[in-house]
Amino acid sequence: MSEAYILTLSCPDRPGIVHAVSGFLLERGGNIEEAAQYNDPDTGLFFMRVRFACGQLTQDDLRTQLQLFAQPFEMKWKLHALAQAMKTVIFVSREGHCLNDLLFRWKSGLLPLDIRAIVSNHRDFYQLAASYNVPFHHIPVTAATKAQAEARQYEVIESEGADLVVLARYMQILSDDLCRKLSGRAINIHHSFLPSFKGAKPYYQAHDRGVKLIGATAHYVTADLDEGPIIEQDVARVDHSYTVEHLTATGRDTEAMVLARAVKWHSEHRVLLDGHKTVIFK
Ligand SMILES: Nc1nc2c(c(=O)[nH]1)N[C@@H](CN(C=O)c1ccc(C(=O)N[C@@H](CCC(=O)O)C(=O)O)cc1)CN2
Repeated sequence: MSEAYILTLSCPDRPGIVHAVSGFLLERGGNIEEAAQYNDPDTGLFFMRVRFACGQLTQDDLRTQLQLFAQPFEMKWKLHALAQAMKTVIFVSREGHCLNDLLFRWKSGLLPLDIRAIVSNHRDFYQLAASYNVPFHHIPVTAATKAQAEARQYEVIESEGADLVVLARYMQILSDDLCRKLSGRAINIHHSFLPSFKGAKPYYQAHDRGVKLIGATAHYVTADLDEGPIIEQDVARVDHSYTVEHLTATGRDTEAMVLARAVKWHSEHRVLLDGHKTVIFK
């Protein structure tokens, strides 16, 4: 019985990589169904994403043989079984539009996620969680209790075996330690078109600046606030008559749309890290 896989890799560019990868898969009865590659001229790195079916080898045997194959190319690679939905924990504070949108898309079968829990420093959305039969963990956070709170948060993430953490308008800054633990697997939605208006209250900053476009940015979470690799962005047109409240209301749809796209692409293993940037095979 064939199993479908996604293989992603990056390595120093050289001629023959695509040939070598397709040959490796062919020799093991692999049938390539989708392939994309990119060569970054700035970093000299080559990126590839291959979807293939294979029935001759178990996933463990594939991994063992990939390990040997990848070494001479200095490849960083990942192999994912397509059937495996991505175990996810969502963090939220008091703005629930992105959480609500992700839950509905998930329940509608539009996101290949397995949402295991919702974590919040407020109680606002425990009923929303219950309506989707998702466990809700209220973990208050104060400056004095941040370390203990993060320990509880990480316990939830680990006990659920989460591969992805989504900060769906979660308004607490994660510690450097937690950022390290979640490196490359925590996505935040920032409610501005980064790098403009980093930090708290970006719509106040935008209103004060008199912008004609507002935006939203989904990015990986790093210790440097709102500086993580950008995954997706979008904008909405506004004008001089917009109050901060009007900017905020207009921005909600853009934030939800941008986050959903980023989460979908990440959960389909389409996003590869290229230093402080991303390569996305849509
Ligand atoms: N380590 C990181 N943590 C978080 C990031 C990040 O990129 N790296 N993104 C933020 C979300 N965010 C904007 O999108 C944001 C949230 C909160 C604040 C902030 O300053 N909040 C409080 C301070 C809270 C605290 O000290 O924990 C404040 O208003 O003073 C700024 C930006 C999520 N976390």
